[in-house]
Amino acid sequence: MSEDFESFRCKSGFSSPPCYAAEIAPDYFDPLAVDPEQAHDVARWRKAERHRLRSERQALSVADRQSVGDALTRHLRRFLQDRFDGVRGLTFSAYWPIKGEPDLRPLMADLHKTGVRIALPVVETKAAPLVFRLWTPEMRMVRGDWNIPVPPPEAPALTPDIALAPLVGWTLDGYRLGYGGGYFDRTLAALTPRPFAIGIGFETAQLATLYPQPHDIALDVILTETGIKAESMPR
Ligand SMILES: Nc1nc2c(c(=O)[nH]1)N(C=O)[C@@H](CNc1ccc(C(=O)N[C@@H](CCC(=O)O)C(=O)O)cc1)CN2
Ligand SMILES: Nc1ncnc2c1ncn2[C@@H]1O[C@H](COP(=O)(O)OP(=O)(O)OP(=O)(O)O)[C@@H](O)[C@H]1O
Repeated sequence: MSEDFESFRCKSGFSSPPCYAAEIAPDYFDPLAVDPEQAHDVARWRKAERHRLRSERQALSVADRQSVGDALTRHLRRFLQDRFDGVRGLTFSAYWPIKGEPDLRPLMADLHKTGVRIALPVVETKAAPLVFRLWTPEMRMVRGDWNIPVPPPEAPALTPDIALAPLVGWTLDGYRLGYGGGYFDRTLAALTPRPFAIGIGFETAQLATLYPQPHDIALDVILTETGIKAESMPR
């Protein structure tokens, strides 16, 4: 626990900060209010889980990672065919794999061939929503934030209809653990209409809960190498 929280606790005698709204309206209950001590504990726990899950993923053999990527590609292809008519006429945001994420680039290239507009996420401003830029197979990529290859700045910015979200961890209620920047949640919160968000992860990265916080937005569906794991009601 941080010193700030500890000293606060000693002074007030309570583990949560005072909420003065109740003095104005005694029945007042703010569903989005966060207990800072709890938020701090959740953030610390998530950091440890990120570390554990990323080490497990890096320890997989190249062949195992490849077969997970191939199985995920099959499930995703079928899902897009069934639910989005193969993504005809839509803008589809994918990702350039880093740090042992499943490699779906062959699917990106196939969708591009069938006329789907493919976009990739770019961190252009820290702690702000992601920007999505058009990707084509022949394009010269540049190094973006975290050294992630991204389309060059002159590539047109697009708003995706469907967005893939690579998962470090995931839960059956559709929540995502990412790399800890909060980029994906900020992006989903900022876009209207919100893109259909598909989480892509390893089966073994399932967590019982992520202790959802007010900023967390559940994904519409989660796919792993064994198939569809979490699907919300169709929107
Ligand atoms: N392949 C891929 N591309 C992607 C994503 C992804 O998850 N996978 N992202 C999906 O959103 C965005 C990049 N996400 C990022 C998330 C965190 C940090 C970062 O600097 N993390 C800090 C810790 C932050 C903290 O704990 O406050 C670090 O590791 O030092 C960078 C990029 C866009 N592109
Ligand atoms: N919509 C938002 N507005 C402002 N801050 C946000 C928002 N969403 C997330 N954050 C901030 O980002 C921090 C990290 O969030 P979280 O633990 O959910 O990251 P993550 O989903 O693992 O990261 P990423 O999406 O970059 O891979 C949170 O502590 C929160 O303060």
